[in-house]
Amino acid sequence: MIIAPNIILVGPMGAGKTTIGRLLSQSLGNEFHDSDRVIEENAGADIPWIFEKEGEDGFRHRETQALYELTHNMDKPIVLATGGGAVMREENRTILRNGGLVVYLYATVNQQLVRTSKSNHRPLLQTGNPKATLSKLFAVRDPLYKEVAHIIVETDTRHPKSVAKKVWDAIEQHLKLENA
Ligand SMILES: Nc1ncnc2c1ncn2[C@@H]1O[C@H](COP(=O)(O)OP(=O)(O)OP(=O)(O)O)[C@@H](O)[C@H]1O
Ligand SMILES: O=C(O)C1=C[C@@H](O)[C@@H](O)[C@H](O)C1
Ligand SMILES: [Mg+2]
Repeated sequence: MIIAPNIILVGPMGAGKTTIGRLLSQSLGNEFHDSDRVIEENAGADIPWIFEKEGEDGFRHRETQALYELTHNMDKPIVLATGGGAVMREENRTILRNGGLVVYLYATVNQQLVRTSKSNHRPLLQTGNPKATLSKLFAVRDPLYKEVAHIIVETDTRHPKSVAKKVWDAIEQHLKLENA
């Protein structure tokens, strides 16, 4: 049996990091953590409040602390869903790359738009034109997701369960090649 190391999901808002991460953790029996939730718990406030009071810089500082904590202070391997901007800081990319097996969940801008439109919990998308914002972010971040990832998985399948299966198959394949 293959023992998975930490599995770290990166990708844009709406790629499904939280949704797929939770499903993967259920099938592996590993604990699931979401850096966005840890930031909120540590701050005692939600993400929109942190952005409003501390700006994006304040949020990013908290994010680095949370990513470090989650990749250094756990006794057992975990499944970690990160925030969409976790790859923006170079120090975060080092933490992520060294912290486990990094999976980039790829989604087109149109998919990101559909999947983020149900919630107003993402401060960066509270603009007149969320599609233009997602496109700009994607142009900057897609190379960074690729830089940090060991594996890239397309999330084009409609059902999160089949995406989770695809992710697990890709991880198994990667670990088999690594151990061959
Ligand atoms: N493969 C999929 N097919 C269809 N809908 C999906 C898929 N994956 C996720 N979703 C839906 O898209 C929405 C956003 O997913 P989720 O919150 O998991 O994204 P995220 O990558 O964690 O975003 P963020 O970076 O903002 O935390 C949710 O409503 C989820 O149910
Ligand atoms: O893409 C981003 O920069 C963000 C994504 C979310 O997961 C949160 O981390 C926050 O809303 C910022
Ligand atoms: Mg999420």
